[in-house]
Amino acid sequence: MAPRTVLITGCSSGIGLALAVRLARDKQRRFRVIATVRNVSRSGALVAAAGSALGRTLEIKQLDVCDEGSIRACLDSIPGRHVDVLVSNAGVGMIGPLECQSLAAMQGLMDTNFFGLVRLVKEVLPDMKRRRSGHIVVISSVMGLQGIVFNDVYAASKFAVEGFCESLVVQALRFNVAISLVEPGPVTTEFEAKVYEEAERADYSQTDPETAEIFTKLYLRNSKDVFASLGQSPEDIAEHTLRVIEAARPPFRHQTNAAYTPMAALKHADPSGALMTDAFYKLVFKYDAVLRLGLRAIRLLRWKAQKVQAGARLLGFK
Ligand SMILES: NC(=O)C1=CN([C@@H]2O[C@H](COP(=O)(O)OP(=O)(O)OC[C@H]3O[C@@H](n4cnc5c(N)ncnc54)[C@H](OP(=O)(O)O)[C@@H]3O)[C@@H](O)[C@H]2O)C=CC1
Ligand SMILES: CC1=C(/C=C/C(C)=C/C=C/C(C)=C/C=O)C(C)(C)CCC1
Repeated sequence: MAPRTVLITGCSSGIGLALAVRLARDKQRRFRVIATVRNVSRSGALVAAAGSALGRTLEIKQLDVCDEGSIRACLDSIPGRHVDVLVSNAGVGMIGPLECQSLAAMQGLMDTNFFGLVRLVKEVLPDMKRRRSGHIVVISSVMGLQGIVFNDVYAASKFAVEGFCESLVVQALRFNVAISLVEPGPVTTEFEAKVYEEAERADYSQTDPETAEIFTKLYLRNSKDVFASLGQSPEDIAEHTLRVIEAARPPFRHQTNAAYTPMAALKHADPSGALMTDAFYKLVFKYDAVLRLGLRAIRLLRWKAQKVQAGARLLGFK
């Protein structure tokens, strides 16, 4: 079987980088990876991680999801514009009180996270439909299923992604093109540091003192604990995404973190939304100390499991 051509966006760091390298280093050499970055000068980490795969099973190309011209130029540079699997991964985060965020910043986020996907699909889908074959894999988020306090605009961008794909999937299926949404919970990548840096720079005089305090004292602390306890590695997400890509019948949705599944299911258990709002209200404002304790216990268990694994490796069991 000829290797499948996989085009991935946002490969300068995080999930995109991990996935590009994982696929390019596939032992069965099933993939030819086109790892795209919006700024080629930021390819250092990718080049280092790709190692000997660079120039063999992995090539780096420029692609900015906010620029239709750059998407077209990238596609036109591929022989026959042939892409078997498109992975729409590029994305940015945004946290904080709404009053502290400019409309321009919100529009910029929608332009990357939602319209970036739309631009890619408009460019790639017609070729896939013509060939009656292809797979569009979208790195969405659990926040495409369930909003989280102080993530209003980011969650909205991922809800938009989910609505877009949910609508398109049936038409695509008619042309034998699959669409899959990968829905990670928190992942420890530059994404986290970038949103905290922005939170540090934010002007909290734009909101009332109570909201500013809830965000800076309560949310940020709990969010850091959530990432430390429940965060997955980008390599984990790459493994999950590989399973979606190689599936004979790709799933439409794939959640990567079982800890989030009950949270995302609350709205379905009670369509009025009361169960969901009540549960989140209590988690954020009432039982935050219990939440932190639970998260700390998970961190301890994870740490112990890592020690056991390291010991097993030392003894030659793995
Ligand atoms: N980290 C997390 O907790 C989670 C992340 N996700 C999603 O995963 C995806 C990847 O994020 P993650 O790896 O964590 O974060 P990173 O910040 O590590 O990576 C984001 C990537 O997107 C790129 N990017 C941003 N804007 C553009 C653009 N206009 N055109 C092309 N590339 C662009 C960045 O490039 P550059 O270096 O040039 O900025 C970078 O390569 C995102 O869609 C995010 O929403 C989903 C769930 C959880
Ligand atoms: C679960 C949870 C919290 C935080 C969740 C976070 C921080 C999730 C981050 C997800 C990301 C970053 C997804 C990216 O797409 C709170 C509000 C602290 C308390 C209530 C329960």
